[in-house]
Amino acid sequence: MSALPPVYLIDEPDTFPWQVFHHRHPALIRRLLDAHPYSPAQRAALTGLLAESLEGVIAPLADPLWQDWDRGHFGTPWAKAPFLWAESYFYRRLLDAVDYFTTGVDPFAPFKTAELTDPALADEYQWLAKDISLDTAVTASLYGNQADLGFRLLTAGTDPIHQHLVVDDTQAVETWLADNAPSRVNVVLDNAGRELLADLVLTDHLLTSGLARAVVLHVKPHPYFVSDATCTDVHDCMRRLRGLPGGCGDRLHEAAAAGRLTIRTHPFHCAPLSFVDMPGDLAAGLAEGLTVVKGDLNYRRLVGDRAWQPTSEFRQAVSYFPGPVTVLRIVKSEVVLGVRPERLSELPAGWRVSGKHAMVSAAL
Ligand SMILES: O=P(O)(O)OC[C@@]1(O)O[C@H](CO)[C@@H](O)[C@@H]1O
Repeated sequence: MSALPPVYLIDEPDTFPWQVFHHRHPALIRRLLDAHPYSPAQRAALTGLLAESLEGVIAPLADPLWQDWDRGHFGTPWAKAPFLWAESYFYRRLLDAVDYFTTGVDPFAPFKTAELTDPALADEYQWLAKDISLDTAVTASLYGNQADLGFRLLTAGTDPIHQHLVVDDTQAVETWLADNAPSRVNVVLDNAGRELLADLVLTDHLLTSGLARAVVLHVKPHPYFVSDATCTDVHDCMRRLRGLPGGCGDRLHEAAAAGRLTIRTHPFHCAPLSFVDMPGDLAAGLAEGLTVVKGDLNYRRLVGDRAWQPTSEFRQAVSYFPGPVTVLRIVKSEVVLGVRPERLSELPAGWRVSGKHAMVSAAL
């Protein structure tokens, strides 16, 4: 096998990773300081983390999981760390700074709650009153990933995002589901709020149409990357859905009671590593049925956060995955595979980070 492309680093000015550290993270810390009655010590820890991440050395964590996930980065300059590792570590340190592991207060909860209590939601979800097709449910879940709360820190006020698929394996996924019905479907979730509501609509469609006999939702074990969904977020969204048209919330509630819908978490979902390093128990759970992987960060973790040629083969990059897998992702970062050369030549400069293009990539 040929050598893998290099991983993305954070130290090159004006690249996407550099911007995340120099623009997105400072904006996030400002919002957190504004949203919470944090103590002087918590405030100092947050601003100290920001300063350390821009100029300092990575402080070791005593957490046994992180002792294992360190991969030699503790004690080295942040500037030299891989983007994926450093970003994940930043969010872990942010939780320490606000005492999440002793208070249990999700620092991102105010933003997630604002999404679910947005009065516009009821109107937006009127489409649920009609019968929906698999295509509609997949499209809703895909475009639900358009504006995660972290991404909006950089793109607020830009034009509405256009539907623009650069890779479209939807038909192959739908055929797989029909040929293997009723199968188990694992969904590795991404963001809470609107995206999760749409993911739950897809879940309901898979269960009620008979395409899936069971759906397993994988969530983060703790708050992460601003809006990533935890168990609490799934419960909140299920309750919110019960107030929206179409009966989807009640059906999902019943599916959970009947054991056809389960919510699972695993420490590795917050690891700073790619899925190729996932432990055996997680891999075993994803070996059965089809796995739907949501969002940009999960895509980076699936293929490795590497400078792939955009035309290189997706299937090859995920050949380690324990079962059939498909990604529903809005492209928000540089990592891209499986784009046909003709399609690539049509795409505008900066398309990989504009959040205006989408991909449904499958290895079935
Ligand atoms: O995974 P998501 O919610 O689709 O997107 C996460 C994201 O906004 O954050 C990461 C950088 O901070 C990128 O992978 C991406 O831009």
